[in-house]
Amino acid sequence: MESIGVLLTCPMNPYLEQELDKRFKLFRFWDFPSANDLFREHSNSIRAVVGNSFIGADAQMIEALPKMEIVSSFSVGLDKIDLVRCKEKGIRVTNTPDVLTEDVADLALALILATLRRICESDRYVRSGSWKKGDFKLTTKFTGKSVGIIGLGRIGSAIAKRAEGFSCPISYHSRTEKPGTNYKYYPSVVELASNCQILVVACALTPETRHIINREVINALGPKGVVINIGRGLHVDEPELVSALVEGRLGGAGLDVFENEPNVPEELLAMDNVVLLPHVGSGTVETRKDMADLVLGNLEAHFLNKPLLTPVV
Ligand SMILES: O=CC(=O)O
Repeated sequence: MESIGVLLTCPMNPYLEQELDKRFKLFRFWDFPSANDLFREHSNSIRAVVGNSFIGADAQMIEALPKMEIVSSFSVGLDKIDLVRCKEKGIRVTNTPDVLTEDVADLALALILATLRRICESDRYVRSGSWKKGDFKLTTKFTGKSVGIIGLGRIGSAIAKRAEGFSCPISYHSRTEKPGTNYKYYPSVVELASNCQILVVACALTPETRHIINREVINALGPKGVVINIGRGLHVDEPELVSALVEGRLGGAGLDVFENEPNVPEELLAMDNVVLLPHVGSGTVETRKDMADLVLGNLEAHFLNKPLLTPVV
């Protein structure tokens, strides 16, 4: 397979990059002065693209690479891939589901606890020497709080299972009611937000779920409510979230993702009732290795004419 051209869209994982380099003819997008330079020189050699949640395969790339057969994404989310165009052109698409579910769910719980119990703020309190001047303020209990989850797929269900361990009543919103759960279903996000204290975004980003957290939802959650986002930045209307926090219409937020990563709204940086993470939901050594192996396994399956391990298209 050493002669098969594979394009890696951005640096994402050293092990993955090294293995791709060993097994294929690897092109690194960032080695070229511009996309046009790459496309001009190599458009006829690239048969596979490996992207992630930052740079996938958009319409321009798909049009520019006529020999592209497969996009093997180092992510579970598919929002950076033009799936419609891939389908039209018969380009296969794979992602990395399941292997990252536990890590992302763990991180959602960590964000809830960190936000309610002010873990980061109290860490700063100790480091700055403030403890010597007095005890840290009281925070908010998590056990028993009602948790609303948007999207009860693999990750949403894993978050629910963990929150059950904290005796939290669980409710959810998704396109359709899920059979076989005891969690309460709300057909509208506003209704879900009105009936929970912690609202967790765990759905895929699609045109329908863009800005699913908007002013109305935030107001329904209220001044004691907390938003947790481990999905995508675009799930949240960020200026609305910021103004609700500034005005005290929302109690707090735990965010792993942002609209314009790695840029985070300036106002959030100064707030103690928010916890801000650099998009690290699946960011453990173990999980990133499993994701890389899935990417490689899908590419090899494709080029050996075997069934894909995790096909999407
Ligand atoms: O954001 C990360 C992913 O989609 O895997």
